Amino acid sequence: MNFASDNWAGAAPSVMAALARHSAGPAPAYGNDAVTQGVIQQFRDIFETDAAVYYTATGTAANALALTAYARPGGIIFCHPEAHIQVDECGAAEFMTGGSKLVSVGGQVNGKITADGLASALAALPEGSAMHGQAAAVSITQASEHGTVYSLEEIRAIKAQAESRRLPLHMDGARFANALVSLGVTPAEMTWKAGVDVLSFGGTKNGCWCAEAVIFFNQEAARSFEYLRKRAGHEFSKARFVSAQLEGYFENGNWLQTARHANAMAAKLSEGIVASGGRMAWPTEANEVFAIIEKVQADRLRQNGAVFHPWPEHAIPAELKPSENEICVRLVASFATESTETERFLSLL
Ligand SMILES: Cc1ncc(COP(=O)(O)O)c(C=O)c1O
Ligand SMILES: C[C@@H](O)[C@H](N)C(=O)O
Repeated sequence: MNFASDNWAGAAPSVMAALARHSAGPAPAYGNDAVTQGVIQQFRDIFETDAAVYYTATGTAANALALTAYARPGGIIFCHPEAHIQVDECGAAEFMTGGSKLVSVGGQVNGKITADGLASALAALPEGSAMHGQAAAVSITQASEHGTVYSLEEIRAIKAQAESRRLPLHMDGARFANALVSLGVTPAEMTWKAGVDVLSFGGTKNGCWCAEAVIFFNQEAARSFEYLRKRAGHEFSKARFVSAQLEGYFENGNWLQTARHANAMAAKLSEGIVASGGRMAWPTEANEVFAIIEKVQADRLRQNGAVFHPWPEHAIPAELKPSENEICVRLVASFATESTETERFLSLL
């Protein structure tokens, strides 16, 4: 019963088979191999546009480098107060952009920023004032850090506010596939057709061993990216092995099946917890469950081998705060989560 994080999951069989398939013999380095050329074209087919695609080793690097491509002196990046780039990346975006400031947008709803909240944050920043810095980008996370998913309308409304200050919209897609299958839309509809300018595409948490990419939907913005990525040490000499993973990931729609399975396991957990008297801190819309249960239940689960983490109190809005005998726990399902694990977890509540 391991629900610590999808970062704990292994690699999907299709990914490992593809790695084995491409492991022998020489191949041109630094992305000039046939497998990489094929996968880059697959990305363009999947996103229905001539996107610029660049691998990075981690999601943190993808986020920080994507935002660096749009960096401005005194730049300000607007994001959710609990955004991964704000809370969990050790200042990577601030560092890589050369000192941009991450400003949290208020007025969150269901763990997501809103267009109105962004409008207020933008209105609070005078234009043309060197003293106050200048707006540089807006970043949203899809699926969000709270297991919720931005609708296409919400993305479009946020982009419209960003557009009012001529800002690019970055999407942290560490769990992109989970959000995609949750909405039942196409990759193009959930990104550039809704106004997203640059995407951190995550494959690692959904069955790849280590496969992340920055995808620009505007080639002009990608003009210097290969230099930024090289300088940051994120150009793989053996890119064919990142590509092999992604070939296996995309093959026969594997990536969508693994995401659907993870989401289904999370939904099963969420429904079972509510049926047993628990409640959700945020709606379960992807593969993460944020449940408020009794502390004695959490203790019993851990004593029986369940692995999961509490969600920090400071990250829980006042109206959702657990009572003194309750705890908010984060349960993350992955492609590898067995249905029997969820059934055992629920039986111990
Ligand atoms: C929402 C989100 N974005 C980005 C990342 C960063 O990924 P990495 O840990 O590979 O740097 C994570 C990590 O799990 C994440 O949960
Ligand atoms: C830091 C922690 O949130 C990690 N990104 C995870 O999702 O497990």
